[in-house]
Amino acid sequence: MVLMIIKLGLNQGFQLLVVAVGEVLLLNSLLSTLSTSALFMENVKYLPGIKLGKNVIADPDLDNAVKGANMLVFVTPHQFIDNICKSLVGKVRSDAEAISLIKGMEVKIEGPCLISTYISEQLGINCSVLMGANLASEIAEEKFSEATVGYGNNREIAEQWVQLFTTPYFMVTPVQDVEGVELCGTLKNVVAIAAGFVDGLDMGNNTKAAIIRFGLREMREFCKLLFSSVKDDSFFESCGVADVITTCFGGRNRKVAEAFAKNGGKRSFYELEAEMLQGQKLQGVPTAREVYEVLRHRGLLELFPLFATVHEICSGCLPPSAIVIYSEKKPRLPV
Ligand SMILES: NC(=O)c1ccc[n+]([C@@H]2O[C@H](COP(=O)([O-])OP(=O)(O)OC[C@H]3O[C@@H](n4cnc5c(N)ncnc54)[C@H](O)[C@@H]3O)[C@@H](O)[C@H]2O)c1
Ligand SMILES: O=P(O)(O)OC[C@H](O)CO
Repeated sequence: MVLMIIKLGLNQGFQLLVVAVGEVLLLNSLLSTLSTSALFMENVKYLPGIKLGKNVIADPDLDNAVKGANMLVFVTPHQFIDNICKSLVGKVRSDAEAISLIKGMEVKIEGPCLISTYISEQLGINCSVLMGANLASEIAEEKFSEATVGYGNNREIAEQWVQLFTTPYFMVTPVQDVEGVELCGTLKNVVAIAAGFVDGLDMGNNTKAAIIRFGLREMREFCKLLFSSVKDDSFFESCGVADVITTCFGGRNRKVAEAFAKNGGKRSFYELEAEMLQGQKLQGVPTAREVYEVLRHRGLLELFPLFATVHEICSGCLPPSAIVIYSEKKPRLPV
């Protein structure tokens, strides 16, 4: 999924949902994965056999897809949001509401920027977030899942998003903490990479549980470092501990990091991603680099040994086995 534009009039209900892609060059390759010949739309590449529903329309023309839309859902690997937003400037309704499902962040010279903030600033519209323990394949099979909507000041808008996304098998909870919810979704991908290293080195469940705990602790500290407003309770929502668990056991970041460690770091993430994910993108590796940049810039790398080590392993400066050695060599965060 790249970008969903939901055209929804107040009280009209869930009438028309358009899936569009962000870059002309990619249109053919991406849309070729969506079979329109079937009675209902199907993503034959990533979700074969799953009917997307009669109200899903694939539109290769992004400008046309956003025209008149009052609710915009952004779901793309965060590497591409820059170009997508730039192409949408001046084309969306000024009263449109956006929501981002994107787990990642932008790091600029002036500092880190949440994707929801970026969308909001580029397009001049409000942007909420939806994050959670949401492996796409399981949701597609209608297995029970939860998610968290992070919103700013407008509870009414949050309730609209909750209503829009909720199904009998998908339970959505609103939380007034955009930054906390979004950063949880972003940072859990770094923890997933660490969990994959542990799996690839057959270090066992206790080690993996320890890595998850260290990871959650660093997630909380990093969130509070960037935004003092982040609420502790957000870490107990689906966007927090639940997403860390699901991604450390069933996600793509874990899977590719496991292969990286099994190969002793000799095959690059880039190569493994291309081979294993069929065009899908890993968020954990770029996010680890972005987090590292933020910490380095602020002179705080020593306080975040897990995050720092993940990036140093991904970039080839340390071997995968360093994922557990780091804790003996470097000072730990306060518990
Ligand atoms: N897949 C999941 O289970 C899941 C669950 C929750 C949240 N997310 C988050 O949602 C976001 C999107 O994840 P996804 O799994 O849908 O993405 P994905 O990795 O499946 O990639 C989606 C598509 O983006 C395409 N793409 C490549 N280059 C592009 C470009 N230049 N411009 C636009 N698109 C391009 C890829 O070809 C791919 O088809 C990520 O931030 C992810 O963390 C994913
Ligand atoms: O497959 P991953 O590792 O990108 O994780 C997917 C989702 O973010 C899990 O909630």
